[in-house]
Amino acid sequence: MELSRSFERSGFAVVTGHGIPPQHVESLRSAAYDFFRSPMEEKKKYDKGKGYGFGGYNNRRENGAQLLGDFSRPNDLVESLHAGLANLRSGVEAVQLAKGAADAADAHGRCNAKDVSGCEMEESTPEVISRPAAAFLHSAEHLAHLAGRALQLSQGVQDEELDLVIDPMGGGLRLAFYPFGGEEPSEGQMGYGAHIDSGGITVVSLDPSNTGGLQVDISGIGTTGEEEDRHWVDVPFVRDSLVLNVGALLSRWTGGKWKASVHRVVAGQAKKDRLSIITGALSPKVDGPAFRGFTGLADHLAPVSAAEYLGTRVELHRPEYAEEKGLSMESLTQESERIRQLQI
Ligand SMILES: O=C(O)CCC(=O)C(=O)O
Ligand SMILES: [Fe+2]
Repeated sequence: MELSRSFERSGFAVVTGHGIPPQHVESLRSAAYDFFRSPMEEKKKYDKGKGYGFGGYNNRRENGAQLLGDFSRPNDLVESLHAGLANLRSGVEAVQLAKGAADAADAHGRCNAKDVSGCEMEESTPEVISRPAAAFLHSAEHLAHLAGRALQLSQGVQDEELDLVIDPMGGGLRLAFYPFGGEEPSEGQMGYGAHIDSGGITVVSLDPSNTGGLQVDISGIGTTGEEEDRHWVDVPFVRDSLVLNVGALLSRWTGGKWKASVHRVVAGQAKKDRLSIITGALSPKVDGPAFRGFTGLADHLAPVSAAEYLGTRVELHRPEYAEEKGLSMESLTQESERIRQLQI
């Protein structure tokens, strides 16, 4: 209930007692540091060459501010690696795969969405990451259930509705490396620009070796507010905690009861590298039906298909977005407004 109150206020919470053993987090962070500090030729082997949204490794190919309708910012100073459990469609790739690979999980008896304990990481995961990543994702299952209970108890959502649109293990894994130790940000550059996340709840483990950088807007002005009215506060570092952020689609589906958390990562505070481990809870099923929102909360809203909604929002991370969509200055202004209204 306390969790729900935080989500109603700002869409943001810091939680302990989440069930992910600290040693799983530590092992994964240490492996991830090994990966990101390996030579660029090595990392490039995991770059699929298509930019953000296709999994694998990306180097400064993200622009978080676009997720809040601001197309004027430099690319973020972040390197990222996406990976998922083998044969489970999760995270950003799920959106790309929604059309083709839906039955792969069923074909693989040891791995299914309701019990991930037998799942291994997909083959394309860097060797050094594979084992600790699988252990981390297995233990994150508990948190996914807790988040589901919080939604049910606080908002009266029924089992059937939750099962219809929410994927119990759809979060996938994203590792975000901020090379603040080796590089100065350029003018106006962020580690991750001010944004809201897109889907259900994003779960972030902050780096004990560089605890600063993540800030959340507590002004309460929401996604339609102006930058100068935001009130940014540093997210406190609590040992062994996880940071939770409600995303755009879940906020819509609760009729705005749970706010989408507006947050950013500022660059260059401490001149030390920083590494976040990110997964999800209450992720929308990308093959779910078009859905207005939970009964009694969002009856007045238009139904949205998660595949379409998240598909567009995955593309919004791409610095190439406006160009790829062929948007003129004028249509970009309209697009910004629709983004701020959570219509995209
Ligand atoms: O690195 C962090 O602390 C947060 C990153 C973030 O907001 C995101 O990846 O959506
Ligand atoms: Fe985020």
